[in-house]
Amino acid sequence: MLISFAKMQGLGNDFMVVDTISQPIYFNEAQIRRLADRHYGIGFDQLLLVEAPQQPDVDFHYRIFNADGKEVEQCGNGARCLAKFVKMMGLTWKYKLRISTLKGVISSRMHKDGNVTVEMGVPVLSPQRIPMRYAEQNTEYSVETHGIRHKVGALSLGNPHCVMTVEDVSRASVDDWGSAICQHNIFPEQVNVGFMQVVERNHIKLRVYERGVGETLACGTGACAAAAIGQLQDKLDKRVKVQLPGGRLTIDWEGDGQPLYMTGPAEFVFEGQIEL
Ligand SMILES: N[C@@H](CCC[C@H](N)C(=O)O)C(=O)O
Repeated sequence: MLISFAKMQGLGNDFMVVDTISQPIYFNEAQIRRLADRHYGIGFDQLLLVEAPQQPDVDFHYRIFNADGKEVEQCGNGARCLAKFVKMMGLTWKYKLRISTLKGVISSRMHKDGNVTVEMGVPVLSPQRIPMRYAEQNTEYSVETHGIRHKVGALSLGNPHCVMTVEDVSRASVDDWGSAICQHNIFPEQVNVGFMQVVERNHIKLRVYERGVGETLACGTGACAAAAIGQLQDKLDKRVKVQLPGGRLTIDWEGDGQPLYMTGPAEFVFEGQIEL
């Protein structure tokens, strides 16, 4: 069976995007892993499926699968690409959208310069709901790997994140520490691991080891998590420029109980058809 797709990217975090409204398709884990392969497939960090709305007040439902084939709850860079995809493919004429995912509803607004702002929801700080095996909520937790005690902040944006502050992000052991912390039994559903260097109170550098993928060029929910955790730890201001290996995002957060806003680019790369 031949399926049509678009390849898109947000700061180098890349996606296969499929309109499953006009082509109702089911992908199993093995098929997703093969399509995600950068030698034998299309190559992507996440597969995004656009579906018809499942409730009255939303425009689209969207599903997210990591390159390892597992379905996940949220994807920030993917949300910006999805907003551009549905407009480009003529599925909507709207500049403002409400989009449901596995964990809640987010909303997007497309700007004249092509950038997209996404309201990513209110971060969840309670360890039980991240989920993380810690009894008490705190701004810092201790996680041990490689005989080292790491101090991390943690929260959920629908998907779980932890963030550690490092002196020089270019020298951080993102693969080693990232994979060990990602699979640490303190995080029962694994976790995305951010390495944050604070440059100034309104500027950080960030690298993210993503659950189900490995290090990516950018992670939108990871950028939101770092900005919020940095603010909770009194290291950052309310508006933060986040420099990722693939480019820059702006994150705005008014503080605990408020939604996070992420602004950045979303680009179409090519479209094609592939045999499933
Ligand atoms: N790249 C994404 C996050 C994708 C999901 C993540 N790997 C997870 O497993 O939760 C982003 O831009 O937010």
